[in-house]
Amino acid sequence: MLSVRGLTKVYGGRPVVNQVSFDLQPGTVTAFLGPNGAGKSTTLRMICGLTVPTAGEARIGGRPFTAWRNPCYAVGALLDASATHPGRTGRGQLRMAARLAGLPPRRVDEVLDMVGLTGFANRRIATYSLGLRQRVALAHALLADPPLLLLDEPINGLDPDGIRAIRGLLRMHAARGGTVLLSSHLLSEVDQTADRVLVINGGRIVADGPMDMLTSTTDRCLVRAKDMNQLAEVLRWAGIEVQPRPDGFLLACAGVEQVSDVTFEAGIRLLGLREEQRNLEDVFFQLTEGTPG
Ligand SMILES: Nc1ncnc2c1ncn2[C@@H]1O[C@H](COP(=O)(O)OP(=O)(O)OP(=O)(O)O)[C@@H](O)[C@H]1O
Repeated sequence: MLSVRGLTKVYGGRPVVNQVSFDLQPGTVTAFLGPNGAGKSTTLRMICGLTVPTAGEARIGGRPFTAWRNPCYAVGALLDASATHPGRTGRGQLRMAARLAGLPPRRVDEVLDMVGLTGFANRRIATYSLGLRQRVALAHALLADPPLLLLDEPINGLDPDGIRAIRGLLRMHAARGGTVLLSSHLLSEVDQTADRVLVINGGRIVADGPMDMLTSTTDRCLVRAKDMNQLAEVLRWAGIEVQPRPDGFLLACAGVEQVSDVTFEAGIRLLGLREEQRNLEDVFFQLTEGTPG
């Protein structure tokens, strides 16, 4: 659905987005993560034709954004929630956008309901909180029911109810075969929503994979047996470092296969053996620390 190849943007001689490439498939939610200044917004703006790339290109459904006659049917973007007219009401703003897209007014009521804005729809946007403005911008992105959603920090400013609603909405979009890319600088905002994470730092993609691939390690595992003393002794004998853990497992500094082989040879019946899951926040900080943002 979205194909990004070698996307690069140089400002004042400094590449702020540097050779970024990825593909997004239908039916998926991908988190685009990186600290402030990492290059997330610039990448999203290049995909939407709002910033001209220095090099590389992005194709939506096989074509560049600018080649779509009416791009709102291909991609819905939330790039800047403040880009709404403060003097209009939420409903008025969306009605105008619907008219431009050739959509009936009833579609406006549908999207207002989807983002939980019906009760506020007749108030002027100037009176909206950041969370409500985010909802208007999201409703705008959803208006023409495009297959691809590009959302820059959509959870910013939302209350817990709003966050839960948006998570549900994005998962539902993917379940219907849609594609979602949402940026955030906080892992905790997206780890319950996304299937895959793309981590960007200093303009470069530094990690790309499913959530669980990022958190599981292949060189450490957790193991448990009936006789934990015997287990520790056998593993140490085989040159594997072990540390007891409060949950009753031993942390073994070796892969699952090696631990399985050693314990099998020693005739130990295991009660549990699995790869260690690293804390997602730690992984994110490891990937993004020390590189200029
Ligand atoms: N129009 C511009 N002119 C010059 N520099 C720019 C411009 N737009 C962005 N930058 C710089 O490019 C870098 C990446 O910015 P970008 O907004 O893409 O990062 P981001 O990951 O979205 O960060 P944030 O989470 O803070 O929004 C930053 O150092 C920023 O100052």
